[in-house]
Order: sequence, then structure tokens, then C-alpha cells
Amino acid sequence: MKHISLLGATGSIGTQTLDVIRKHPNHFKLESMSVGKNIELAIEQVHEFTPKLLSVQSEEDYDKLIHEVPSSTRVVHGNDGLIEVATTEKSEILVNAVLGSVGLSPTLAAIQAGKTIAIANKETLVTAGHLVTEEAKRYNVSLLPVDSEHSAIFQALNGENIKEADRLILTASGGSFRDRSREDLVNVTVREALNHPNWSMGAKITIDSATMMNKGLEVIEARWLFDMPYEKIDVVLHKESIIHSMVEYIDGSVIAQLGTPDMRVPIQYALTYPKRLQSISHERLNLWELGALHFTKLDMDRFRCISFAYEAGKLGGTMPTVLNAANETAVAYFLENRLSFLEIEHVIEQALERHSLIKKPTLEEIIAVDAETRAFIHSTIK
Ligand SMILES: NC(=O)C1=CN([C@@H]2O[C@H](COP(=O)(O)OP(=O)(O)OC[C@H]3O[C@@H](n4cnc5c(N)ncnc54)[C@H](OP(=O)(O)O)[C@@H]3O)[C@@H](O)[C@H]2O)C=CC1
Ligand SMILES: CC(=O)[C@@H](O)[C@H](O)COP(=O)(O)O
Ligand SMILES: [Mn+2]
Repeated sequence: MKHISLLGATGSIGTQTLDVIRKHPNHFKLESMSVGKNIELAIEQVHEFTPKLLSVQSEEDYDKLIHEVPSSTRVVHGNDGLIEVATTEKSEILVNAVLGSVGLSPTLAAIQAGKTIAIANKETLVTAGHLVTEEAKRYNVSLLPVDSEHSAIFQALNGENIKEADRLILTASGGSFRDRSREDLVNVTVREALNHPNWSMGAKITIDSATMMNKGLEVIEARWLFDMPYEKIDVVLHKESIIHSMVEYIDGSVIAQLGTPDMRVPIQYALTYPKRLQSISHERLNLWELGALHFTKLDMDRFRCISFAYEAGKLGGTMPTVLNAANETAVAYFLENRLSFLEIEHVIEQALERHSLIKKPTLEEIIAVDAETRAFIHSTIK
């Protein structure tokens, strides 16, 4: 039996993690969970999974919730609440499926408490990959990828020598606007941007897929998870999202991981690693029905956010922190219809241009740069 803590239980990855736990009650037990603002769903989840600890984002929700959940579930709130969930004594594994750089402090706390980390929350690795990976090494803790591309690479590296891997090839669907020219992007709506061709995901990552910032964040995530230089991380457009990513070895062999686009597969693999369990869905990949898979070279001028991510990643230090904070803030404004689609990349570019790089930032410096960047974006928009 594996005891699990879950950050972001009400989200897309969070609810799919609970699907996996529900399907395998003899293998997994939910010990603690956090939610943001979706209190109704949180109450249902607590009744079904009976965790000992629940964290909510705000104090008002905390006041409401303590009367709504059984007394066997202790309720906490805020950032300290996230840290309590992440470090729950009985859990051996933390699934980090919260959204955004708010996941950084709980991840570091969980590592320091010796928990294995199943990481979906890519913003944490982007904003402070050096701190997370150094701490994981120091505490001898595994960082298991949940993101589909990184799970694919992790599986393609299984049993191989990472030093013999010559190139990581991330696949990209191209997002909601992959068939449109840049000129066609001027007046696109939030609703159109939220219409991902292959995956059903949370709103923020779906917009990131449309701008292709998602792939940029994933390049930086891959750099940290697999300790691979940016020069050896490539992206290829693959519109079917069947090959989830590949590793090319020094002898020219390329090992790919394939599957239907279903996040419950990489979530479950992170929970069962190094073993596998019966899959939750009976849907299997049917190659003869698919017929063909397609690959296209990426145009960096069309998808500028990918260039920003490579540049910020190569500069290192606080540049990826700025990239991430600017993107999180800009996407939130876009979702509120207060910024147009193309303005997202414009404000990110401005934030990167004005920043003075700190080469090896501490946690305090990362937190300060994240806050300053968000303040800058707010000031340009108001
Ligand atoms: N969805 C997917 O298929 C994939 C997602 N990822 C990554 O996984 C992470 C989660 O994505 P996804 O599940 O789509 O996102 P969602 O928006 O669906 O869910 C986010 C979760 O985080 C909670 N949350 C948001 N902000 C806060 C906050 N400030 N404090 C506490 N809790 C908060 C939300 O709570 P509530 O809803 O209650 O407000 C919700 O539980 C992201 O980093 C994403 O990039 C990676 C690969 C695939
Ligand atoms: C499911 C998942 O891992 C997402 O990150 C997905 O990869 C988004 O797809 P694209 O960014 O390739 O559109
Ligand atoms: Mn992904």
C-alpha cells in the first residue's frame, strides 16, 4: 500500500490522480490533499477518500469547511497548509498537481522530508530547477515525471545509460491554433484558445499549449529532470499526440513511448514505478485505425514563446523565473479577457528584456523576482 499526498486535488491532474487511486484501492491510500477554491468538489472528495488532512487556499473557505467535513479530516489553509500536506508524515509520495510557482515551497519541504515527488507542476521546475534538483540530490529523493513528454523520456531511458543519450526529442501537438498563421491570431478568443485538439486539461496549460509556451516550459523542465544541455533538447510538431516523446542515442537508435492521449497513464506510472499496474481505461492504441503519424519542423518565428524559453533557459539564473511569472500572470489576464492572445508574448518579452539577471539565485531571490515580475505585468496592464 502506497500512502499519497496530493496537491491540487480538484484540478485536471488532481482528479485524474484520484481516478487512479479509486481504481486501485488495495495499492493506494490518499493521506492528505490540497485544493484551491473549489470547495464543493473538495467536500465530495473528502467524503469519498477520507484523507486525514485537507488544505484550502483561503481563510474564509477554511472557516466554512471545518463544519462540512468529518472531524477525522483536519483542515488547514494557505501556503503553510500546502506545506503541511506536502510533508504529511505517513505519505511516502507527493503528487504535485497544483498550478503555478506556488508549488515551489511545498516541493522543497517535501524533498527535505524525504518524500518521493511525482511532479506534474512544471512551473516549479521552471522557476527554480537548480534549487529543486540540488535539494533532491542532497536528500536522495526521486523526482518522477508526470508530464506526458517527460514520462515518455523517463520510460525511454529505462535501463539505458543517460550518458549514451544524444538528444531528447519532445513532441508538440501545436495547440489550438496550429493551423493558423500569425496574422490570424490577432482576434482569437479565449473560447477558441481553450479548444485543444487532443488533450482535455486545465485552462492555463491549454492556453500555454496554444502559445506553445507549454513546450518552452517543457524544454526547461527536461533540462532539469534529465540534466541535459539545451543544445540536446529538440521539439518536433506531431499533431496526433500519440508519440509522447523520444530519446535518440549515440548509435542512432531512437526510442519512443506511444499511447493514447490519457494522462492517467503517466500519473499511474509515477505512482507504481518501477512496476506497472493494469490501466484504468480499456482503450488501447490502435495503430491500423490511426493509419499514419505526422511530424513537422518547428517554426520558431511562428511560435515565439519557444524561443523565449530556450533563451531564458540558456541564460539561466532568474531568467526562467521571470519567464514563468510573466507567463502565469499574462495568461490569467488573457483568461479574463483583459489581454489579447498576441499580447501574452509581448508582455513576456518586455518582462525578460527589463530584468537584470541573478546568476545563482537563492530561494528568497527567486520568490522576490517572481513577485516583482508579477507586479510589473500588473502595472503594464492597469
Ligand atoms: N492537465 C494536464 O493534462 C497536465 C497538466 N500539467 C501540469 O500540472 C499542473 C496542474 O495542471 P492542471 O491540473 O491542468 O490545472 P488545473 O487548473 O486543472 O488545476 C490546478 C489545481 O491547483 C489548485 N490551485 C490553483 N491555484 C492555487 C493556489 N494559489 N493555491 C492552492 N491551490 C491552487 C486548483 O484548485 P481549485 O480548482 O480548487 O481552485 C486545482 O486543484 C500544471 O503545472 C500543469 O502545467 C502537466 C501535464 C499535463
Ligand atoms: C498532456 C500533456 O503533457 C500536456 O503538456 C500536453 O503535452 C500539451 O500538449 P501540447 O503542448 O503538445 O499541445
Ligand atoms: Mn506535457
